[in-house]
Amino acid sequence: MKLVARPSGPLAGRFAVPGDKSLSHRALILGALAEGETVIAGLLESEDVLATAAALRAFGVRVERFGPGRWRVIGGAWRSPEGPIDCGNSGTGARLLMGAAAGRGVGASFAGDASLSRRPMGRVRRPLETMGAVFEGGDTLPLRLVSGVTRGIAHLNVPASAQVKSAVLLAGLGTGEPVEVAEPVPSRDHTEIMLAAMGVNVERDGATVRLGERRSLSPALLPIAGDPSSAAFALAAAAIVPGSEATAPDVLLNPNRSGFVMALQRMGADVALANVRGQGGETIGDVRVRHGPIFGAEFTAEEIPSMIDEIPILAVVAAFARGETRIEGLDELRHKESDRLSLMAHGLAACGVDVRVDDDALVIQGGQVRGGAEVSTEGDHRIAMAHLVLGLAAEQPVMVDEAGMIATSFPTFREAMRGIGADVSEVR
Ligand SMILES: O=C(O)C1=C[C@@H](OP(=O)(O)O)[C@@H](O)[C@H](O)C1
Ligand SMILES: C=C(OP(=O)(O)O)C(=O)O
Repeated sequence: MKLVARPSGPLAGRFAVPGDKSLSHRALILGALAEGETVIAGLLESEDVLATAAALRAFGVRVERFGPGRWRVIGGAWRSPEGPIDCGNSGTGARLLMGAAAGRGVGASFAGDASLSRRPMGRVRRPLETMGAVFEGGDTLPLRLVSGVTRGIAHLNVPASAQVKSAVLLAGLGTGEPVEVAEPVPSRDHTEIMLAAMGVNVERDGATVRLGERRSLSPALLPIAGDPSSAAFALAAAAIVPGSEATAPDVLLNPNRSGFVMALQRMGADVALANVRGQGGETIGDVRVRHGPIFGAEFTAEEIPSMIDEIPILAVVAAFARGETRIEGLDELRHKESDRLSLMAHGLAACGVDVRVDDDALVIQGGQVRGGAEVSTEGDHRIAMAHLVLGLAAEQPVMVDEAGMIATSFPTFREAMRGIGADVSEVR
């Protein structure tokens, strides 16, 4: 399916933000590791998350939907699944499930789609092997977990990956030995927060996390906040389409996920937070963005983990900012659903933007943007959504070649964008 975004606006109103993808995967998996019934409210029902739900069923866990976004997971014993676990397009699902299964000591084969089968899995396989797990296969999917962990670990998590950290922590629930993960820069800490909310002792010391004595999970009621990575598309659109003002309500404002909102502020955008409050150990609130002049800025490697999935849309915002934007430390972008560094450079250039890749940095000269291109997404949801937002503020429409994959993270993207007045439609 091809989608086209036409110059639109002004955009206005409340944006329908879907549940957070990271929290949704974790709520299902941690619910499956608890003894008893966990209830989830506001689960993101996207393809990635549904693949995790199906995987847990294959491990013998009862996972039921009883209303829109309302799910129950009856955790307990896991068994080895009969066939391979299909993780679809989802790095989070694959890596967290491998860790959880290794902790439970159940063997399983893991597979994924063409994109996921190219992504690095050695970074999770190696620490799990240090913990005594046995794998067959190489550093990419398909991989077979033959047997689970027997030992602890002190893992240095480089590059700082929340997926690897989470896999080690979930595996570590299956051993009484010391388990520690240290990071050069903190990655998102939702696993630590949710484990603690479910009764596990999690000790934290700067960017180091350790599992304490109590490693069993109690079932819980888990509310899922709005996804800041999805909200970013509306916030960006409001920042670049003249006359706009849009609000993303009930968004997750964990500091390890708020880099994009801070980046908008640094670029001079008119951003306001309201209703900031706690929920399940996380911070949430409403984010309002009003159109106004924005300016190029510099972003360093240390800032990237807090906005890792928002770099494509940040690059789009930079294309409309006055002056130069330099975003450094983007090597990890090459290992996502596509090589996002090179696809963003190609897509922006096709839309008439002055952009270059300088080693692992993206350098963009902002100003007026022509648009008027068909952009190649290589099936990457965030590349598609970022360029559609660009099309709303460009001089000419922008088309993306493969938009079906948007359903992996944001199945309601089109309706949500149309809800604030964006002209995004299917090409027939
Ligand atoms: O833990 C998570 O839920 C995620 C962590 C990030 O990956 P890494 O931490 O592995 O870079 C992010 O890109 C991904 O979309 C979700
Ligand atoms: C990188 C992403 O997800 P995952 O790693 O779970 O595939 C993403 O959603 O941008």
